[in-house]
Amino acid sequence: MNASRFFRSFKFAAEGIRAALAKEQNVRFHFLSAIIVVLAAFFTGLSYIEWLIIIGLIGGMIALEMVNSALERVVDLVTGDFHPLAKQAKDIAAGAVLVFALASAIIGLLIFMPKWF
Ligand SMILES: Nc1ncnc2c1ncn2[C@@H]1O[C@H](COP(=O)(O)OP(=O)(O)OP(=O)(O)O)[C@@H](O)[C@H]1O
Repeated sequence: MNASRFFRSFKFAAEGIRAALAKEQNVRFHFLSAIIVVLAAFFTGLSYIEWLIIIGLIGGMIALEMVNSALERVVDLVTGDFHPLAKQAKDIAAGAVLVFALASAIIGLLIFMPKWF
């Protein structure tokens, strides 16, 4: 891949992030949550490994929410009609987001709680 193609792909990815922030309330919510968690981590004082875990979870959560939003668009593009497969596709993707969010919340509690109480 040459440099100009690389930067073109990078530009499209940046447009994707901008579109997700502009059009998806859930993505905005996760960005806001990420800022709060990073501030809490900063003031709590985490170890190097704990920072790696928190950053990994934040990145994974936002990326997964964006993939979910992309999948919703593809489903809506394919059919405007009610279709059981469309429902399964959207609900499974939403379920994946929920699984990751729950796991992240538990890991977050396990990291922060012992330092606060
Ligand atoms: N074309 C479709 N056929 C069948 N079920 C659908 C279809 N589109 C959406 N659904 C289902 O209807 C419910 C609500 O979907 P809706 O599109 O309103 O929200 P969403 O796509 O889940 O997320 P968001 O509110 O973030 O857009 C979900 O269970 C979804 O799977």
